[in-house]
Amino acid sequence: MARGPAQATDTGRERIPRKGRVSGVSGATNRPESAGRPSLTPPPDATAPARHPDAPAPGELLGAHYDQCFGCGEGLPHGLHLAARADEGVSVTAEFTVQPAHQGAPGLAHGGVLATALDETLGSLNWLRRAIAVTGRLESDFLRPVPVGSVLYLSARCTAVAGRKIYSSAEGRIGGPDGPVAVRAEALFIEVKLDHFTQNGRPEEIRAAMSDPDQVKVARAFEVNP
Ligand SMILES: CCCCCCCCCCCC(=O)SCCNC(=O)CCNC(=O)[C@H](O)C(C)(C)COP(=O)(O)OP(=O)(O)OC[C@H]1O[C@@H](n2cnc3c(N)ncnc32)[C@H](O)[C@@H]1OP(=O)(O)O
Repeated sequence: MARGPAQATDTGRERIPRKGRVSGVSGATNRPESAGRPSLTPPPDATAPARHPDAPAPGELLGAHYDQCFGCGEGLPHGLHLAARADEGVSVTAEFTVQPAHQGAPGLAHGGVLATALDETLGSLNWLRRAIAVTGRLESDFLRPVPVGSVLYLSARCTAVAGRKIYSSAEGRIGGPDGPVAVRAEALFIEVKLDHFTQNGRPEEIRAAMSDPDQVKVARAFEVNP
């Protein structure tokens, strides 16, 4: 099959354009697969993130943003049940206990599950800014194996904001909040409008989430300013 010329990327690896990909089109459902991978380093004009005046106080539990969320929801028996707390500024801490249902290798947490824990913790930062945002890019490092039964002590902070782009980083330690780092990640979240969910999500769940009489729950389901 004929291929286009290889192109250099910001990671230094070669990217091979594939035939038939859309170019120059963006959107929640048709972001071009050939789009570059912008840096996780904030641009020079990025600003410091601002904590919303109504953000929960440091030490306060954030609670699940959505009952059916695989990361933090209470309604899924095999979910992570990750519990995040507000910290100072735009930062959070969180804990996740690795269950047998989260294994990859025998007795060890699956890497994708650990990435989910990092993603969920990073995503919860948006509630402190009252922004609606989704993960655009998540780069993870796995430094130590994490046994079943371990508590992963996570911390995350938002480092910069540039337009719709939100830069943040997280790490997870085992053996205690000051134990060795087992996993870490850097992420780029992209701010979206509420219609990102209403137009792309399955209608049953969207309707159910929107019709909850508890408006704070509705706001948190979509991480939006009530
Ligand atoms: C009920 C649930 C509640 C959910 C409430 C939140 C709970 C959090 C839960 C954990 C988090 C998740 O799992 S979120 C779920 C996983 N993520 C997703 O499903 C996202 C899927 N992707 C998309 O829908 C789309 O690609 C978007 C929205 C991210 C971007 O599309 P867009 O809105 O058209 O924006 P676009 O113009 O392409 O890009 C805007 C700027 O961002 C940059 N940009 C865009 N995407 C990327 C990317 N992947 N990597 C790097 N950079 C990117 C562009 O270069 C551009 O920079 P410049 O040119 O301006 O410089």
